[in-house]
Amino acid sequence: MIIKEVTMRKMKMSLKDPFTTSFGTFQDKDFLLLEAKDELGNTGWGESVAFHSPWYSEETLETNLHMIKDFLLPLVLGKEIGHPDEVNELFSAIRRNNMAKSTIEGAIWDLYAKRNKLTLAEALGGKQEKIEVGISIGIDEDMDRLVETVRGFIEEGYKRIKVKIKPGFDVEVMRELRRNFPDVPMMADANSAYTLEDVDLLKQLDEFNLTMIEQPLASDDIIDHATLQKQLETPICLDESIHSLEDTRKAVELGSTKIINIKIGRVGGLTESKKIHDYCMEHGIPVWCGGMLESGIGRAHNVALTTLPNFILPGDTAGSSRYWEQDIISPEVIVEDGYITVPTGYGIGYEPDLEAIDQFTVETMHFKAE
Ligand SMILES: O=C(O)CCC(=O)c1ccccc1C(=O)O
Ligand SMILES: [Mg+2]
Repeated sequence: MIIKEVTMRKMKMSLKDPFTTSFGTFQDKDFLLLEAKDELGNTGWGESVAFHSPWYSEETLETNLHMIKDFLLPLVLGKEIGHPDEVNELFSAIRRNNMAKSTIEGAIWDLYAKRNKLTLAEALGGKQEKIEVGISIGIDEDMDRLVETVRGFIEEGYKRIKVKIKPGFDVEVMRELRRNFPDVPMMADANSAYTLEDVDLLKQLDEFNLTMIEQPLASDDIIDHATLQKQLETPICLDESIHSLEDTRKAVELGSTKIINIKIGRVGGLTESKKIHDYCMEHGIPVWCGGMLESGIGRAHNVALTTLPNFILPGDTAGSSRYWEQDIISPEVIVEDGYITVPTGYGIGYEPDLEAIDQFTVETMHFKAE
């Protein structure tokens, strides 16, 4: 296939409710959408999961725009591409900027699947027809309200509850949630809010039988996490620290992590996600699919990836209605009884809703092969 044209849109959507992590609060969601068209007129869609501000990682919407426009698109426009696995190789001279790379790569995977009359899940080799999902719940200092929020999502059927924690909002919060919900699979995500000085505090979390604790220590660390894991019973799951298969291998060899959260954007795309998945499967490390408060386009990619066999823990891929009054795909992603039924249409399997997309578009840019 030859990528002839690319349309990029700067989008602005608004979350139903603010979402608070240890590093900040999200209300508006600014992001990039990318549509790629081949020489036969097939199209594929990708979403940049970079946020407006560099809190989660160093990438932002604007750095992604710059990288895509000035460095990455020139490497793919007009090139003959046999398989989406080749996209990573075309990008190999560009360091990092994984979310920017993944935006293009994701669109090319969708396009490739459509062109070959496959679902994206089939193109990736995924077999699961239904995927199990959990939900990630932001920090809410009003404990009674938090308990009711959690109760509501358990009643909706979500298979596992993840709660954000930070210093001062941790042990007592988990104790209270455990007291209310003794049997629900539960976990905590610290988004790098602690250091090894907090070992004694983190050890207190062992009492609550959590499925895992996600990224307790620094976002660039795999050494201290190994030290911490030796002192914790609760498995550590790395999120921010993992950008590649190589990072995964090193963290697993060091004993820094027992579970991996795979985010397609963070690791530079679906090809790298699949490599990490395969490595973890061989090494007995369960994986699950993380979320970046995606619109339906990015969410659809997450759903497809999650059909691979080693996604044995519920992901953060909640239904569209958890985030948006109106999503930008049709149908929206629906969660029933804690499961998403994987769509059977070609490519991502959900139709981009062009009217809704227009409604949330702030700026449109066009690029063509010479
Ligand atoms: O529902 C989602 O999309 C996942 C929400 C979430 O936990 C999150 C949201 C924003 C930034 C980082 C994270 C995270 O997984 O660490
Ligand atoms: Mg996380």
